[in-house]
Amino acid sequence: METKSLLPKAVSAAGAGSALLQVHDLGFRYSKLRPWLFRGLGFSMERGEILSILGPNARGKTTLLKCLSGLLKPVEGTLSAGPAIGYVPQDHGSGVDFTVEDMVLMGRTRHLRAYQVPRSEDREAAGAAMERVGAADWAHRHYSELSGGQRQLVLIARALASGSELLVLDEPASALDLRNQSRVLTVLDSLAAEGMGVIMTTHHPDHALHVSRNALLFVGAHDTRWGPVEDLLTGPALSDVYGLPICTPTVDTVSGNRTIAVPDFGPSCRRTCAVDLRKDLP
Ligand SMILES: Nc1ncnc2c1ncn2[C@@H]1O[C@H](COP(=O)(O)OP(=O)(O)OP(=O)(O)O)[C@@H](O)[C@H]1O
Repeated sequence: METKSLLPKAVSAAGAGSALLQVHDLGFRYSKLRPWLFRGLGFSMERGEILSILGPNARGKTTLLKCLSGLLKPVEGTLSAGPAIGYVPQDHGSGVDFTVEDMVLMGRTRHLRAYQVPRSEDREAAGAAMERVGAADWAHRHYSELSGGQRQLVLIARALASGSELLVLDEPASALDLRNQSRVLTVLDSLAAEGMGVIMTTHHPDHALHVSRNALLFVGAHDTRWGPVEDLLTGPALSDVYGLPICTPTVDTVSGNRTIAVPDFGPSCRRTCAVDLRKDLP
């Protein structure tokens, strides 16, 4: 399938390797009475990069994405003057009754004047975005009738249609089956190859190991680590962060050798593993 670039020409031309976002000493808490969710947080990312953010529930990952997207104001620290950002929230329901095409067209809002009717180029961009995530067949269905996974793909298409240079996604694969996880990771990978920046939160270390060069790991409010996935997402580090044994063997797959993260859920797990992973445990 031919994939059409959804990026402005200037972004495609800039290509990979130039700084897209720089974050210094960022700190956030919801009020003076609440604990800091993160403090002293710093990282930078380049065009063409997919940064994965990992950490246990309620550590502040979504809050960080909202700070990066301008939905929340950081209490401390600085963000470099950022590019146009397409924010893809976690889908929390289907309270809206627009068609899928209308939902995706909303991504074009920043290209339109107030009350301006979408132009043919907006419909084209929306169509290309739906095509890219496999949502084109549902264009005329109501968003509220879709499954959770389908809605997640539509929200990604809406951000793609906006033509933003930086896509910020909150757990983009959380409601997706394995094939659609692969589809989304492949789409994100191809967008990065075109020079776009991608930041995503994930509870799948495998996804981060698969598509990211760098990750940001929330360990505690005063301990966020940023670095190459192979240094950061090791068995001992993941075991420590999530509080259960996790090993990270390298396995032979049809597309080459891959490092994967295998959690040990404990003695209640009935199936035995065909591969003895115990030697990899920390
Ligand atoms: N508007 C708000 N006001 C006060 N506290 C909030 C608000 N939104 C979130 N929180 C709290 O901030 C903490 C971090 O929430 P956040 O959603 O950023 O975590 P997360 O790491 O994304 O979690 P998960 O992995 O479960 O999605 C949680 O304790 C949450 O209850």
